[in-house]
Amino acid sequence: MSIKTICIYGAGALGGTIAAKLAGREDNDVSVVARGAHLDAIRSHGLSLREADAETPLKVHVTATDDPKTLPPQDLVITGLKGHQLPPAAEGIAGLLKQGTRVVMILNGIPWWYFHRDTRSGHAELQFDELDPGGRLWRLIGPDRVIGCVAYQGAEVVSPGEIRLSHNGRFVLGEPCGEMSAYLSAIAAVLTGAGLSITTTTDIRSEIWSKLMGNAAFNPISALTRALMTDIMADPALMDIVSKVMKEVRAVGDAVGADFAMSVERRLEQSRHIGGVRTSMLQDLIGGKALEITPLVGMLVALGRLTAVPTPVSETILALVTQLDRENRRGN
Ligand SMILES: NC(=O)C1=CN([C@@H]2O[C@H](COP(=O)(O)OP(=O)(O)OC[C@H]3O[C@@H](n4cnc5c(N)ncnc54)[C@H](OP(=O)(O)O)[C@@H]3O)[C@@H](O)[C@H]2O)C=CC1
Ligand SMILES: CC(C)(CO)C(=O)C(=O)O
Repeated sequence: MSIKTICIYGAGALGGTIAAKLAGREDNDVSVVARGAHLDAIRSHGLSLREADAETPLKVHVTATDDPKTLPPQDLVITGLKGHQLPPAAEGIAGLLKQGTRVVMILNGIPWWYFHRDTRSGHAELQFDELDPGGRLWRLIGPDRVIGCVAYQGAEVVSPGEIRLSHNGRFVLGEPCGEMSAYLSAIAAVLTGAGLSITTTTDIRSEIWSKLMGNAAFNPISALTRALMTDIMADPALMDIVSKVMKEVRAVGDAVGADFAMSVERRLEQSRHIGGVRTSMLQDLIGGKALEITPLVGMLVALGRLTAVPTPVSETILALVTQLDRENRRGN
């Protein structure tokens, strides 16, 4: 199958990274859906990506709009939106689809499509209103179009139009049904061809849980304390909380059939390689934006209740970070 037209919907830290890399290759016809000052900057000066080890940034010019209706149907759509930004964008994304268009969704935490074609949890096709209010994503995009994407990559929009990578990481892609489909291979080939580090998996749900061990702990703790990853890791009391949350993630993940390739100790070790990163939740806190709480913490607690697995530490964190989010959005 041929993938030429690619739209990145939400060209922020990770979406913008992928857009810049793809646009660096002539074969790809890349457009982005962005908004606000970031969109204005991309239109006037292009999109700039500074990689961790690069002296000079990669600079690209792409078609950029805040109105997806101005774009034609695409061969591939990649979303770089936060979990709570997806439902309001459902209609815009749906307008970019034609027969065979797949939608790669870069997301931390439990995604709206999680139980689609799941054979291990005993909850196949379960939908969560808190992730997909009124089932809009399910209805307008449809879980069959989704390719799951887990990102091991720290990135930040440091000023409008400018993205910085904190380390050169990788992206893991997988079909919800677990097949190594021709679509999956073709998409991985296009992204790899653009210089991104891509792996594919037959078990994207387990990859989601392994990543969540880090995000359910580090992201809310970083927002509550305003600490960088390295500062959290240097504090034994905070690391005690991190390790308790990681154990809760493992217990809930086990209860829905996830297969954890690494222990809590190894996952902690892996997190150390990220360095002095501001987590995406801390970036949103500082920017006065809504925090991505439900997929990372709320769903852990909700799935703990569904499977009768206690999550007392995550429940406490959920209450604290939810109040922080309210105050932050009020400007306090
Ligand atoms: N950043 C990171 O280091 C990592 C992030 N992740 C995960 O990846 C996903 C994407 O995160 P990240 O790249 O940080 O997100 P960002 O917040 O950096 O980017 C999202 C972008 O989409 C824009 N946007 C939101 N809604 C719309 C809309 N309707 N139309 C046009 N633009 C829109 C936002 O604009 P605005 O700013 O105005 O809201 C923002 O520019 C999240 O699930 C995150 O947890 C995973 C690993 C690392
Ligand atoms: C902590 C980090 C960078 C790990 O990749 C992340 O996933 C996030 O900031 O949301």
